Amino acid sequence: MKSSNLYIYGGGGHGQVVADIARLAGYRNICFLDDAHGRKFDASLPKGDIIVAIGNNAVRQRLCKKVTAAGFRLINLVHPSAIISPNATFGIGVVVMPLAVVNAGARIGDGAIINTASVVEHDCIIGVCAHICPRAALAGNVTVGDRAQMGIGSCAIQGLKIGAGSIVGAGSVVVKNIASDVVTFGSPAQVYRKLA
Ligand SMILES: CC(=O)SCCNC(=O)CCNC(=O)[C@H](O)C(C)(C)COP(=O)(O)OP(=O)(O)OC[C@H]1O[C@@H](n2cnc3c(N)ncnc32)[C@H](O)[C@@H]1OP(=O)(O)O
Repeated sequence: MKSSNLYIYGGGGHGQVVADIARLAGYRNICFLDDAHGRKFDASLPKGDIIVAIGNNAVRQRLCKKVTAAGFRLINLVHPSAIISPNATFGIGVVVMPLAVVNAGARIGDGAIINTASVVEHDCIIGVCAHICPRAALAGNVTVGDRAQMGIGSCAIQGLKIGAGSIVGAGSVVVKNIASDVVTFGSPAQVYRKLA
């Protein structure tokens, strides 16, 4: 039977939005964990369902590994208004926000955030702990690397690859492949600076 208890690791704005979805999914007792404020994560806490709700992609990836290694059960949360193809596949620790669309053949990596009203078209591959921000739109067959971020309102045409760890700025239009670990923005998106 599904538990009604959930830990949410991260008590900021993103965590609050995640909590709304968790309540809709039937979680009645939500315990926020936050290493900076309030109750800290501790491997000796009673084991149970958990979701990591930290916006920073690299930090979220690290914490997903930590909680799994400590024996907690990462879950997925999908808002009931999201439209998900039965032929999409999901890792674990994924959050899908209201009004998002994930179409057939899409593959969503562990810890990814598919944020509000974003569109992940057919056969896209979303990497581990990547973040598709609100209203970002990916045409078919786009690959978004691990920990990469498609900024709010950005889009990418079909078949492109966004490198691991890269950030696509708000409102950008990606028409060519993007290397790993760069910040890029504009229409067409151009590399602005390197991150690594
Ligand atoms: C629910 C949620 O909140 S989810 C989170 C959603 N948030 C996002 O999507 C944020 C995406 N982030 C951005 O767009 C950021 O601006 C970044 C990452 C592209 C750039 O950040 P930084 O590297 O810190 O650049 P910085 O802010 O210093 O700006 C550098 C220059 O680029 C310009 N610039 C920054 N972002 C953009 C953009 N998206 N489009 C066009 N120009 C931009 C700035 O105006 C500035 O220009 P100037 O030098 O002429 O003044």
